[in-house]
Amino acid sequence: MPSHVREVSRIHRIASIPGDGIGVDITDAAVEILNVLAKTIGGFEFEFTTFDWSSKKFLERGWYMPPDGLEQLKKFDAIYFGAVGWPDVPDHISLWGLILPIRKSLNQYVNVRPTRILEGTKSPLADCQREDLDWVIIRENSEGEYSGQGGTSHESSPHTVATEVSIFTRVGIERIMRFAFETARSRPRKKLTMVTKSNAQRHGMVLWDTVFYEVAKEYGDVEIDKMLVDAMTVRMVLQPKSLDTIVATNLHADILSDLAAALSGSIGIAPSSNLDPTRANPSMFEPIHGSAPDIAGKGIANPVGAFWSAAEMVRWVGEEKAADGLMKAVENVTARGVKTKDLGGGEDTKGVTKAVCQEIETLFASTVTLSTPFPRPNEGYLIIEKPNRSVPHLTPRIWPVSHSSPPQLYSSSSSLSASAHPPLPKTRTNFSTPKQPSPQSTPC
Ligand SMILES: NC(=O)c1ccc[n+]([C@@H]2O[C@H](COP(=O)([O-])OP(=O)(O)OC[C@H]3O[C@@H](n4cnc5c(N)ncnc54)[C@H](O)[C@@H]3O)[C@@H](O)[C@H]2O)c1
Ligand SMILES: O=C(O)C[C@@H](O)C(=O)O
Repeated sequence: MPSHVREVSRIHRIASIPGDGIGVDITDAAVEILNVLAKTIGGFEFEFTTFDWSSKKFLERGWYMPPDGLEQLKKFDAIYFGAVGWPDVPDHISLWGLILPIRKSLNQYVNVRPTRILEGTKSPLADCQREDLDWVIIRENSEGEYSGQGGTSHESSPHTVATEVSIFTRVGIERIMRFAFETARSRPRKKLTMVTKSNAQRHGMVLWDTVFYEVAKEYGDVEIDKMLVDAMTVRMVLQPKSLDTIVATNLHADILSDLAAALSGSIGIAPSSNLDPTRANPSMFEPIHGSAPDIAGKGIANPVGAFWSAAEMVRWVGEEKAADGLMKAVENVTARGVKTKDLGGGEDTKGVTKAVCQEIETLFASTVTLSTPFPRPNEGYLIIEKPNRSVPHLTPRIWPVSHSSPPQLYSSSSSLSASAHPPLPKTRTNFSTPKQPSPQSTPC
């Protein structure tokens, strides 16, 4: 690097898709938080490009994503997603017009959905303490019940026939099982529960069971058990402490993670990471909730799930200390009782966002310089960085552990294919050199 060029900042290029309803409010809040985080800590920046691929735009022009939409997204380091869906558009059109093609085409075959009871919040279950509920649900995110295969014939007749075909492939099952086992192994309890419905569904679900037990042989240190999905709902409610890492199919895990969110206090806090563990494509981060038309426009959406998802994105792009700090700030705020109505508080979206921004400044401003790591508790964390040579693309690194220390985090893979999509960000230079070309903004 020439001497007149000074390295100032790592740049993380983020595609932001706010979508519909409260997706817009919580994405605004997340972008605000992320900018404050970067400014306060220093050393990195986010460069956001917003794509208005909303239902409103769909109604105006007939499409969610333009034909080259996926190609546009591939230029980014990560995607931040709000929510899609609006009563004026059938839900299968909005989902299949936007979020499902992104997950499938960008090979985001893992959806990680951690759940725990945050500081200052409680479960609706009477006897459930914070330490009793700490789960990570690993959702298969590319096939299964969401394969999109099937069709309808004899329409407009009393004999209409519709098929919805679930596709389960050995490759698809094996890779999600490995990710789930790696996740379980990286958590202190080393416990994995696999969920199917293989009593009634005798083909694909049985293949899930079979592959699960095959892969389990490579993970002798992980305690395993198997549940039928119906009984699993009972166990989640009555014996939350008996669970740790859970792996389930696309549909089952979607349903179970909404239940998990409710049991941990509110669907408004629950994050998700749609990961391409190979890093050949950008991964996508979004709260698990939808566009919530019933509260959209009221300014009362809980932004915590959006912040937690943002923290996971920050971790994914390599800013671990910032991710830890963001979650610490969120929990300091909930611990003080600054919460939205769904968590029993009296604040609105903006109030919680402002409080988290201030907390970030309090936590970082006076203590952190580029060379000073954010102080992390020694207990309550598990940090693992050991590549699994037989599975080079799967290396979960930090996972939530006991409740003895403040920030409890799920985190995701790293040390992945360097050649495919290097995790190391670009750097910004201050002057005299041509600026890196920005990704083209969407024409819409
Ligand atoms: N990933 C996504 O984009 C996604 C996910 C789920 C649903 N959807 C879509 O969203 C639309 C609405 O779906 P739905 O009503 O079934 O689910 P939803 O998650 O939008 O809402 C369910 C309930 O939870 C409440 N809620 C959700 N998020 C909240 C938050 N952050 N703070 C406070 N309360 C919150 C809502 O007010 C509502 O009462 C549909 O079009 C659906 O297809 C999209
Ligand atoms: O089923 C889906 O994937 C839509 C929504 O529930 C989600 O989890 O994003």
